[in-house]
Parts: sequence; C-alpha cells; structure tokens
Amino acid sequence: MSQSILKQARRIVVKVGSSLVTNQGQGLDHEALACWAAQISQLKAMGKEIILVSSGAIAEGIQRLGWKKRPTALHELQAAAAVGQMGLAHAYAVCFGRYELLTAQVLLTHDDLSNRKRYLNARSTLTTLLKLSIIPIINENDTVAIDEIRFGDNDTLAALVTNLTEADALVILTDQAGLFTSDPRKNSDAKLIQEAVAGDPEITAMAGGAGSEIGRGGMQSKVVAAKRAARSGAHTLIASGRETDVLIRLAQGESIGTCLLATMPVLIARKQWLADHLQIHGSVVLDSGAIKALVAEGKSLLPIGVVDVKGDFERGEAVACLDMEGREIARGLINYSARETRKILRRPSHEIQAILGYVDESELIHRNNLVLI
Ligand SMILES: Nc1ncnc2c1ncn2[C@@H]1O[C@H](COP(=O)(O)OP(=O)(O)O)[C@@H](O)[C@H]1O
Ligand SMILES: N[C@@H](CCC(=O)OP(=O)(O)O)C(=O)O
Repeated sequence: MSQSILKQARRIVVKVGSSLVTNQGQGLDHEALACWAAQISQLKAMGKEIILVSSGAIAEGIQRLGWKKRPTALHELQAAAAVGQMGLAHAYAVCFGRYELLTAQVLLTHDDLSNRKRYLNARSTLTTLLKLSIIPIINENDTVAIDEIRFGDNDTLAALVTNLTEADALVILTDQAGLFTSDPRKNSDAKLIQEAVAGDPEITAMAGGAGSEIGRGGMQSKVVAAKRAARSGAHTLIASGRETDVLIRLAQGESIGTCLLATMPVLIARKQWLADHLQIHGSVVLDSGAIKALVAEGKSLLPIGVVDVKGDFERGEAVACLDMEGREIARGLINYSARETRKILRRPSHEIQAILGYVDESELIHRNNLVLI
C-alpha cells in the first residue's frame, strides 16, 4: 500500500521542517533547498501538483540580525521571522526559478482558517495558484500570530492545508528516517515503523513530546497531523529529507520511511473545518448517557447530559465535549453561552424556557454542528 501512495497522488503537500531547512538553527541550508526544488520540479513534470510548507524564517532572521542564539521573547521571535521570511521566500524563488517554476508566498494564522469566509478565500487562492502551475510556499504568519492564534509547529499547519486543498497525500520530511517505536535520539534500540493507521493511539504513544532544539513539534505533532490529514482522506508519509532523491523515489513507488494510512471515514468539508480549524473556547463534561447518544446513536447534545462546564464561551463558539476522565470525544458549535449552559445543565430541554426566560434551541449542540474526535 505505502508504495503506491505517492505514485498515485495527484495533489501533494510537502512539509520541510526547521530541523532540515536550517544549518543548526543558524540561517538556511541553501543546498538542501535547492535539492528539494530540483525534486519538486521533477514531481511537477510527472503531472503532480505540489504545495510546499516550509519553516526556516526565524532561523534565517536570527542569522541576518547577527544574533548569537534564538531569543525566547515572542516579539523578538516575531521580528526575526519578519526579517527571515524575506530570505526564505527569496531563496525558494531562486531555487525554483532554475526550473522556470514560479513560487507564491502564503502566510497563514490559525485565525485565517477558523473564520469560515477567510478559510474559503485561502482555499480558492491556493487552488488558483495550483491551476496556474505555481508552487505555493506556505509558512505561519509568525509576525502577527500571538499564542492563542498560533499553530506553533508547521506540522499542524501542513495538515490543515492538506484538508483545505483536499490533497491526496501529506509528506512530512524531517531529520529522522520516520516514526520510530520511541525517540531514536534517546533510545538506540528504537525501530522504524514502516506502516500504521493514522490516528491509532498506539503510534501516538510512541511519539515523543517536544521537538529538537531547532524544531518545535517533534514526532507528536507529526502523528497528530497524520490523523488530521486522514480526515480528508489523505495518507501521510514521514521520511528523512536527507535521503537522496527521497521525493522522487517515493513518487516512483519506493517504500521509504513511515506511512500512516488514512482509513477513517472522510468527513465532509464543513465537518473537517469544525474538527480542526476552529479555536476551542471551553468545554462541557458529559455523562455516559450523553456520550452514548453522541457516539453510538449519532444524536445531538442536550443540556440534560451535561454535568459540568469549563471556561468561558459565547453562543456560536466552538467547545470540546469531554468524558468524566477529561478525554475529548467530540467538539462543536454551542447554542448557549457558558453562563447559560451552567444554568440549564442536567435539565430537560422543555425547562429551558422557564430557567432562562427564552429558548434559542432545544439542543445544546446540534448534530450538524458536532463532530466526533
Ligand atoms: N518516536 C519517534 N520517532 C522519531 N523521532 C522522534 C520520536 N519521538 C520523538 N522524536 C523526535 O522528533 C524530532 C523531529 O521533530 P522536530 O525536531 O520538530 O523536527 P521538524 O523540524 O522536522 O518538524 C526528532 O529529531 C526526534 O528526536
Ligand atoms: N514558522 C516558523 C517555524 C515553525 C517550526 O519550527 O515548525 P517545525 O518545522 O514543524 O518544527 C519559522 O518559519 O521559523
């Protein structure tokens, strides 16, 4: 199965991580960039559409600014990203220019994708660029992104772009040969996983938390990215970006690295947006009857099944639905604010009028606005 994925894929999102794009966190590795541009030009010649998600702005900015080490203050990181993004975009324009390919810079924040209108705009811009045979080069808009609206790592961004563009495959190139049974930096006995199902909790457990000194997400964010990509039917390949001609060999059917297969049912586009693009503003804790109604019976969430409310949210905002152990089982757009929900929880819907003095909807979260996680 893994051999045929890139061979058959027509639209591919390729993500290259900080650990690969930079020279130990200082400036860009121009030779590496040239190498991926060469490979991507060959993939284009095979009739494939490619979207590149590339990190590297901060590292390049740090070098241009002559700073000796990576700052920790957000405003300094943002300044470095602003300086460095110029270099990143220019470097790719030069590399792809050698193959007469035009590039386009697309900088996104979480906010852009959680607003449905901007999400649809981003989608049509990206598909237009692909139709024009241009290589979109995507990064997070670090300069404006603050903590709450940050993707943080580019794995998450790449997965959301995979959903957004309905790509067939997501290729995550990193500094390891793929996903191992445990972090190979810490455990020399770790074994490479060649194939697994995206979203399998066992593989999530294998992936260590934070990234390297240079990268941000580590394997954890790559495994979660694969689960997100699977929601729109895309398979994920995680491989070493240092492997010679890795993209071309994958596209020719060679099995390299780890393949995480998309086997879950594909969610319709609006539900994907609900699942992954929205910012969660709070949560409701459900009793076992409500969990059964949602998971096994495909029903809406009623106030009677809610035992607790956490955080502060307004009507229409996205909230997580948790079980008693705090595990998220669903998320959706809620019809009542946190203050109102606290008043009507554990109560039958016909009492909402008497408690609040009005009824907006009898469901707390309507099935159409709810997605299981
Ligand atoms: N199970 C695992 N298999 C492979 N790498 C792992 C695993 N768990 C943690 N890691 C770490 O994740 C790192 C890659 O993530 P990161 O540094 O964020 O890279 P990138 O910049 O490419 O996103 C590896 O260098 C490795 O140390
Ligand atoms: N957007 C940032 C990088 C984010 C980041 O480090 O992500 P990742 O490559 O997934 O570890 C930059 O361009 O410097």
